[in-house]
Amino acid sequence: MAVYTLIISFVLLLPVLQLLLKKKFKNRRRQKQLPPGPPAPPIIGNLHQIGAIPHNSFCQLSKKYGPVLLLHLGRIPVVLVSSAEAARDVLKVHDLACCNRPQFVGSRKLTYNFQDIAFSPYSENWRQKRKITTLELFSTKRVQSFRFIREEEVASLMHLITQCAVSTTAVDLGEKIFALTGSILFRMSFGTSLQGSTIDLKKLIHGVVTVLGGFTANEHFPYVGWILDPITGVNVKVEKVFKKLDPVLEQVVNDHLKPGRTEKHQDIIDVLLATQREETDQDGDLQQMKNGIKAVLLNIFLGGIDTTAITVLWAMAELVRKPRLMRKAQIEIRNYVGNKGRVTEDDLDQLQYLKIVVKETLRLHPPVPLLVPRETMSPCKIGGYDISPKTVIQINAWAIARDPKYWTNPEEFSPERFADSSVDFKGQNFEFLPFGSGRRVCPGILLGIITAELLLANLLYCFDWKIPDGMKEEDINMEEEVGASLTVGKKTPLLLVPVNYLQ
Ligand code: HEM
Repeated sequence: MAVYTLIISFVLLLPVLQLLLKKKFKNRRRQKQLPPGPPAPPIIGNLHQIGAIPHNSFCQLSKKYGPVLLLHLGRIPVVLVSSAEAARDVLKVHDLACCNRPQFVGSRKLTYNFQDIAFSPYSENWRQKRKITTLELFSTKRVQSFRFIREEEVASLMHLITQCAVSTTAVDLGEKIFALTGSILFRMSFGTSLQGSTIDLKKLIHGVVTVLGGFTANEHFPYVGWILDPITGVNVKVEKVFKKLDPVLEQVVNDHLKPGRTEKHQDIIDVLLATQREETDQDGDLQQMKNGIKAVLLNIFLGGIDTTAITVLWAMAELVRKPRLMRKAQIEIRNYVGNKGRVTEDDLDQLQYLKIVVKETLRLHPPVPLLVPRETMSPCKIGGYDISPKTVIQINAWAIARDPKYWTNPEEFSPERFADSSVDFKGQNFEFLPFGSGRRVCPGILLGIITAELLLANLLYCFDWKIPDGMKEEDINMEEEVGASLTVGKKTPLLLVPVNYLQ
């Protein structure tokens, strides 16, 4: 009898229990505080709100909806972060939870199934490669070991520009600078210069960055290429680039594996082979090891060539527009270097004004204005809002570096703002993030900065620079253009006439 009473009471109470549970879950859902954002129509979401310069469109949206806002790009939820405080939440407080990368369409093949660093999800592969990169590839000692390559390549560019100065010919500075950063990284990687080679590796790499950066769908909506590409046939493009590039890289790696190779100086492939060789004994593993090396090489070209070149190009454009600042930088360099004929890396530590010129350039023109996107692996709170796993996080470093909340006269190029400031680009100051921060911070900071400083110092030491006849300083076009990869550079070429300073 007692059992029956129990069953009947349970049956009668069931709807009440159900109601209570439902209410509890509803409350919990309501308690979840999602970031605000513009309404997102079905299918396209907020795609139509992204213009040709995405960091600019995102900046406008954040002015309207706040520094943490939720967008839907297609069906992908993307949280846009545009304040130093919220960036700190992502990159420091919840660095681990936000350490994944979204897997771009097309990147699987060109990263040899995510055997790389930059596009690899947070995994054992990434941790192992990242360790090698930090301790071996871009350690202070290794970067210094490639010093002769940087100095030789910069010297040969100065020689070339000297000839233009003799014939008073205008130089397309961008073209020269990009060729130089490319040559430095190819020589560091392969051990040999590519001059005279029949392979147009630069063109091939350009093909890769176009696909990897994801800007393949529509040149007017570059940022969304990686979402629309399944429709527009990214796989065909990937196959095409891969078929051309893979045999070239395979050949270079195989050459490094040939017995009897006597390397006078260890290049990047030698270092990668040395660190991975011990773990590899069978043929299958050997191919996997080679694929891993090819994937890292592609990251190095993708991450290092454009970024460094863009920095030097913007610095020159800003200085030419402000002759007083250019003069100040030149006087510092020329006074210190004297008649030596070239600035060497030993001199750089003493050139304090040059250093803050580079810093200010990275503030006003960060080459990667929207940091490489991250993806959450677990729930976390950003700026007080609840963020679910598998949400893409996009930090607008450009908007933060121009926010009057952190910077006085933010639109003005003024290196002096860094003169008595401890703010640095190493990832501790979240209002200034040209290299990102946290576990995924750029591993190439030292190399990028030394190369940029050395090149800029020599351009300023060896030459005075004139704008072509008929132009005024204010005529120099400072518009931005989204590049082939995740970078943003100068839209129009910078043509300047060099005048030899040294006879
Ligand atoms: C001025 C020069 C450079 C700038 C402004 C720059 C900027 C950046 C930024 C913003 C990131 C994303 C960081 C994040 O997610 O928090 C990054 C990542 C990366 N950079 Fe750089 N970079 C530069 C030079 C270089 C160089 C010279 C190399 C190598 C040769 C390089 C290799 C990489 C790699 C491999 C990653 C991916 C790291 C990872 O996902 O773990 N970068 N860089």
